[in-house]
Amino acid sequence: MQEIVEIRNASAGYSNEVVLHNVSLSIQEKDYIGVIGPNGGGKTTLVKLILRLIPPMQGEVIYYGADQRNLIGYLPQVSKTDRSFPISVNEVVLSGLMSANSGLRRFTRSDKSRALEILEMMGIAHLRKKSIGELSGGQMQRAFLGRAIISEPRLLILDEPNTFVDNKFEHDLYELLSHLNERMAIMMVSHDVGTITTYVKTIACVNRNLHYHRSNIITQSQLAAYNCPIQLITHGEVPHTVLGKHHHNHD
Ligand SMILES: Nc1ncnc2c1ncn2[C@@H]1O[C@H](COP(=O)(O)OP(=O)(O)OP(=O)(O)O)[C@@H](O)[C@H]1O
Repeated sequence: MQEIVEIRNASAGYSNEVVLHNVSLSIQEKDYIGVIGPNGGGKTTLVKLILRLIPPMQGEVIYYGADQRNLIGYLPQVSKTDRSFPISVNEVVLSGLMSANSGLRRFTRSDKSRALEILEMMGIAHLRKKSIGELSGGQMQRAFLGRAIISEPRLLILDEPNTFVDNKFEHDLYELLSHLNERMAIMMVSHDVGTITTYVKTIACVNRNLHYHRSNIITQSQLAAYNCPIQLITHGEVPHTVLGKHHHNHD
């Protein structure tokens, strides 16, 4: 299996705090990794490390492959402030084609038809001329997902994609992700262990350290052994989490 990104013995954090201690992870083609862990455990810091938004304090983050421009697509956590962006849905999706090298060129006809294909795939083509602020949470999430995948990245990273999303769209979103997983690896941060165990293939438990669990089935005692205190409550077959309200206070 082809490797896409490797974190090797990395420590990472901020000037006042080391958040991740000596973590290692290899992300390969076809992977679908769920990232779980308690609030403040370092899930978003792990994502920033992989995106090279923060440098490792120790160890390294290695990108594999000849063309590293379209390596990673990223769906950040959607927050309400995104509503004030004065751009259209179509522009949001197209902006996913502005890599560091191509940011100054104009979009070509083929870029525009690609954007339309993606908008159709996301079921929001009819909304393409609307301003992003006019959309519902679920529709906005689709627009940002379209932006993340328009360049056909080898790895798609999603941070809490089910925030602000209704049940109907949540189901559609996971169907879409399973479909995308046929052609790109996926890493998804989620608080919802029910979702994780239903859709992902493997689980990374992050709480200052990282324990990689090579299955999508995880028990309470395994979580305890991984120092990953998340409660599982069984609803039928699928374990489901109950956690306090999620507060996101980092930038
Ligand atoms: N920009 C920053 N500057 C300084 N400290 C930060 C910054 N971002 C996060 N932290 C700190 O790093 C720690 C880990 O935060 P991180 O956001 O990675 O956790 P998380 O697991 O994603 O949490 P949550 O589930 O709440 O999103 C926290 O103690 C947080 O306060």
